[in-house]
Amino acid sequence: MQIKTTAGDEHRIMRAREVVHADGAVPAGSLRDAIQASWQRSINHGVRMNAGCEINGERRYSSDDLYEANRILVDAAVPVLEQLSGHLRQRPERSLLILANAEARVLAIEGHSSTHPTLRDLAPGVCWSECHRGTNALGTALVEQKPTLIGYGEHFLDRLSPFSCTAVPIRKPDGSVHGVIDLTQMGPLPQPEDWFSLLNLSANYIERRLFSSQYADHLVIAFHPRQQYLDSSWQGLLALDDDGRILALNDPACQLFAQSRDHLVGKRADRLVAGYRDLLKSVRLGGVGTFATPRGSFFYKVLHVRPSPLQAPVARPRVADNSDAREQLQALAGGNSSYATQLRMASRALANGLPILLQGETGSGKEWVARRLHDASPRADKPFVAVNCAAIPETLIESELFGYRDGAFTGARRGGMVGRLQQAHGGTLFLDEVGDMPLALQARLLRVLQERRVAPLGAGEEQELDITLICATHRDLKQLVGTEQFREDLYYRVHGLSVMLPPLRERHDFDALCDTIMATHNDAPPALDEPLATLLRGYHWPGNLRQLDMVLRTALALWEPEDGPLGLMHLPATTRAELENDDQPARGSSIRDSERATIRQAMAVHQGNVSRAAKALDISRATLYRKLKQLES
Ligand SMILES: Nc1ncnc2c1ncn2[C@@H]1O[C@H](COP(=O)(O)OP(=O)(O)OP(=O)(O)O)[C@@H](O)[C@H]1O
Repeated sequence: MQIKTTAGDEHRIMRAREVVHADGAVPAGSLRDAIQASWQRSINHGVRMNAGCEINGERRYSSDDLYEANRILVDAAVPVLEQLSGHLRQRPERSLLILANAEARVLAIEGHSSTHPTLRDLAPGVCWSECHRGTNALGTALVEQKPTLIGYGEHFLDRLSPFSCTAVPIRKPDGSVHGVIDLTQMGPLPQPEDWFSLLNLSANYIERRLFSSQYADHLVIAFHPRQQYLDSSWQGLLALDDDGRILALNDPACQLFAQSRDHLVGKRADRLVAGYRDLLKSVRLGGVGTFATPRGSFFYKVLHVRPSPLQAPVARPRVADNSDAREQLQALAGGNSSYATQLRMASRALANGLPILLQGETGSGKEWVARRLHDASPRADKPFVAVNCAAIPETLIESELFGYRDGAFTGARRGGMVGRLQQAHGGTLFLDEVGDMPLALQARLLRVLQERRVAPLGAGEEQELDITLICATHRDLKQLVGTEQFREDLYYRVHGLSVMLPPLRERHDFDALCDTIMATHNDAPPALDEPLATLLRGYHWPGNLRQLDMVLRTALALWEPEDGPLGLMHLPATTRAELENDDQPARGSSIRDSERATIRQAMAVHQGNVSRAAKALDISRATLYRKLKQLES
């Protein structure tokens, strides 16, 4: 898409405008194709290029009627626009954010006031479709059904030519267009690509809110191949009925399954998702899980559960006995005594209200540990609320954390939202990737942690907040303090006691971990055969437990009970190639360990054939036999 206009383009557009004025026809080749087509439609609709701001003859709506007719869209979109507009106010450009419904009728306007004389008709209730106001991003995006930029000079009406606009459609869960958001600014847009991304992100976030509210009474699952993208606008969303049939899915879900919405809606999930029944069991357990499909494996998270006596309970199950939970916590250390001590101390500290900081590489199990710390704590039957500070757009994280009150924003917003902090009241708040929290919000969080009170946006009175806090990060927080990206005072507030999670390559309980992971995915998991076990042990696992979990989960999905043990044949070709062509130092960092891993890997690749493995390693068979003997001892 060409979205920047140059001085030459501006000259061509001006010429085209003169021709339309003179001849009533759009000259060929002077405008971008999309603009040329839109100007032609404007002419066909009888729009005059020199029309003013009059809205004679158009139906006017009272604000109550407008709100009632568009309540779902307004409720989902206005808080998001308000956040975005707060962000835009800090920028030098004066811009307007507009929400319109699928008829292009304006519902809400945020941002710098629209008192410009040529924008008098930009008001709630007025229709900005192409047939009323010619080419404009809001109206044209609805015709084109896709994100649209109308650059400087490209509006059809003369009076709008000093403005630039971008607009992005908002889709309903069934894929049809529900409305549109538009950003309008005087003069050319300096970085149109940035505006597009920002609007796309916001439209996506609104779509998620629409999806959640429409299917609040159904099982709704978010999924993505990468766990850190759960909660982001790239996550797929699936709503399922009691029979496991797909009721609705969002655009990212169609892309992730690489199938059209028409093809997927009404289809049974067990045709798509290997082990859908297991997945339902995990629903009971709550939290993040994985499922395998012909398109690969995905992480998923349950957003809603259908409230029915036949269905799984909504919340994480009560921990029957806290001593069991404490044992489970200790079992995470897998015989590593220093790690076991750290976990024991963290558990005691948390019980006494001290904040815990979990540090470790990505995928090393920080959230997993946080949940088990909570389960082993006196607050086990209270909520555990996880917030990934890196996954929520910066402009939205404040309302997500602190919530907002009815009428906190201008516009027709009704209702309000309970923030994650309040949702965690009485229980544990887990702030994942705390090092990614914006500085302004760090100050606000610090105040809340000091005063143990929270006031939702727009609410005068504060509410008491009783939480224990667990934070996690894969970044060096101390270093972030040094570079002033993380507040020192907050660092000490979140860092009551820290636990360093070992990376998978340094763990000595690798085999036991494989067994635990397989048991979470299969009631009667198979054993690993030796070539597969050897290959897995030899790999360096940059994605840690998450990566191991995905590999085992995928292999289990391809395994049938009559196959016997789980083996190399159950690995997809790409996974096997990645594991076999590992040129990094293997698990265990000593030279001896790397040599051991290299030998194991070669034996696995050549399926135990010593001659071929020796050839590949460029050593004699006798040497390899000797080394294998040492390995066994
Ligand atoms: N002790 C464990 N036993 C079995 N599986 C585990 C264990 N710890 C972690 N996992 C698996 O690894 C995945 C990643 O764990 P988790 O999300 O806790 O990692 P993380 O360190 O928080 O990752 P990130 O830094 O990316 O947020 C989990 O979803 C789970 O499938």
